[in-house]
Amino acid sequence: MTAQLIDGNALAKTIRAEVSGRTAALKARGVNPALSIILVGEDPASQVYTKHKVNDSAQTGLDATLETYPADMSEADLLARIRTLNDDPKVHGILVQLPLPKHMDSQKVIETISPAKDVDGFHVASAGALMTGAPGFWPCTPHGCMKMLESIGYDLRGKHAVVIGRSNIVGKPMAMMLLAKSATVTICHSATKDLGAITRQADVIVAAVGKLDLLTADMVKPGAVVIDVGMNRKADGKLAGDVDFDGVKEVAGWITPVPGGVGPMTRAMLLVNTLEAAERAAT
Ligand SMILES: Nc1nc2c(c(=O)[nH]1)N[C@@H](CN(C=O)c1ccc(C(=O)N[C@@H](CCC(=O)O)C(=O)O)cc1)CN2
Repeated sequence: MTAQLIDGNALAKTIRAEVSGRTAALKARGVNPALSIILVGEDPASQVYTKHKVNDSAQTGLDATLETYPADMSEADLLARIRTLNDDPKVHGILVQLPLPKHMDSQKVIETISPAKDVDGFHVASAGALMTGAPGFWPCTPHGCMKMLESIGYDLRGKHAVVIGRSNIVGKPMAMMLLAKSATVTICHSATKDLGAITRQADVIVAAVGKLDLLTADMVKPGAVVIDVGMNRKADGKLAGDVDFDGVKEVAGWITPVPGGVGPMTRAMLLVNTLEAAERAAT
């Protein structure tokens, strides 16, 4: 292996320790940072992720409540519940776990969350703040990727960063965060022609498509930093990313694993956002 590993578990642990300290300080001022998590339906992966979020919160002193609702809950009832949480001064962060059941309009649900409590950073106001550099919550997954780049002391200025994927929750905000650090950013997607020709020019590659082995060693410039956001189940049930880890690690300079890479960082950044929501509400 030539690449160095960027260990998401280790970095997330450091961030959780920082959150614990800041949470204790806030509690000493009489503010109890609280996160409300809403899970609609019985998607097994979502059940695991929301449970992790509750446990992470408890570990760092944040007060997280998980509300679960049946898959046939009406959209109107969900919106009403969010509005009640918006009006509750004891709740600092609201998170609706995605994906939602098909009969619900996810964007409408997200837009119902108060931007001040949008700890996922998915609201259009949060997206606009990120785009313009105004204060607001950044989506946890791309923010976690930026922290991983920061942890290896990587200077993005003038570097070519290629983001594969254009989702509202990862690809687009990722591109904005890289741009804010003065990288030259290319966004690739399903209609991109000759993906490899573009990724081979990249100093940094962020793969966020959800396609097993999308990025192979022949598509990577020697020494490049490769961040794998993908989370795919292989035929044997094991978790794997979008990057052919075994091949790419022989070419890249730095690489993130799956599991143990971006996933734990996504969860860590949620804690940071929740704490910040409480700190902002307290000032
Ligand atoms: N409201 C949201 N919904 C979803 C988000 C989100 O950020 N907000 N992101 C994903 C799922 N997700 C967070 O909710 C998430 C997925 C995976 C992990 C993680 O820690 N993965 C571990 C492996 C866990 C396992 O064994 O399954 C890892 O990569 O090491 C964290 C968060 C979609 N929905």
